Amino acid sequence: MSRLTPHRTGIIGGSGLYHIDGIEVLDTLTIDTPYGAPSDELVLARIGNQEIVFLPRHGRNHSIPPHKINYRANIYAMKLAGVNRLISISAVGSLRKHIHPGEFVLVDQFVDRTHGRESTFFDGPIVAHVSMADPVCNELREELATACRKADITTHQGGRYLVMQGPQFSSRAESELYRSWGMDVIGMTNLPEAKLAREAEICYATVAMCTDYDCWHGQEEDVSVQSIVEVMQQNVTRAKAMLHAFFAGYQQSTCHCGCREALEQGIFADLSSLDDDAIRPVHALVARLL
Ligand SMILES: CSC[C@H]1O[C@H](OP(=O)(O)O)[C@H](O)[C@@H]1O
Ligand SMILES: Nc1ncnc2[nH]cnc12
Repeated sequence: MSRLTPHRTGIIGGSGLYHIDGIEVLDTLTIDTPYGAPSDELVLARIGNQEIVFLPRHGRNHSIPPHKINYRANIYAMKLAGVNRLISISAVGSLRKHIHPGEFVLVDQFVDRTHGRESTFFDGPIVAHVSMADPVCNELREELATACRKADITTHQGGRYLVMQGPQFSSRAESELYRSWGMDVIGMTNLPEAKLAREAEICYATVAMCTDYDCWHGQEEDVSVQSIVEVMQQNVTRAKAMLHAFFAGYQQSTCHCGCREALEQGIFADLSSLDDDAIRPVHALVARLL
């Protein structure tokens, strides 16, 4: 594998998406990172004429809960595998009547209600403060919107994703509170993932697949794993069709979004004054700035 050839699209599969059918597997990559091991082997594969890197975020047997995922290792491994765009596929609950189970939301904002998760690569002595004003890459999101249209999936453009800690679902009071905050969907995984992708200068966009109405609705069943699984199977079939549509006729991305230069305005250190020990844990992220 040619590592650090930054042109690949990464796909992080969420609940229900542990492999993608109809792809040509080229290699499986066991990657170690300064942050430990990612959730599973990375699968290097070809879809159409594009190389992709796939990783199931909870592991292929769904054995890692959201609060135990090593998000830093996952994103760093993607960086080492030459990924410069990352598609996150995620199951979410709907906090809005008009977002029905079975529909997709191309979210554009997140609110973080997680705690105790390692959420930065820059733990010192290299300090960085990257912008998260627009956490999702708009260009990637628009391309995903086109793919959803081609795959004939009912999709909402834009939406606010509340990232809760889990693994328990919300109380009714929390669910109502998040609705009063203007949030549209709820899940447990996309932060710190999106923050780390930004620090790694990887374009990031989420395809949120709605499975349930959480517990605020009144007329609809409260969320449970059983109710999620029923809808999730169909959502995953749609997601696979969307991914194939995305890569059919894919042009190499020349994103002008700014995601890939995020550190230029974010690093609060003179890299030339730092020694190898300081650089080592973030070497793959800052190499282009040295
Ligand atoms: C198994 S349902 C709850 C679980 O599903 C979502 O995960 P992902 O974003 O990886 O699809 C949600 O965030 C919870 O982790
Ligand atoms: N209601 C919900 N809350 C949190 N994560 C979810 N994933 C799918 N549905 C969810």
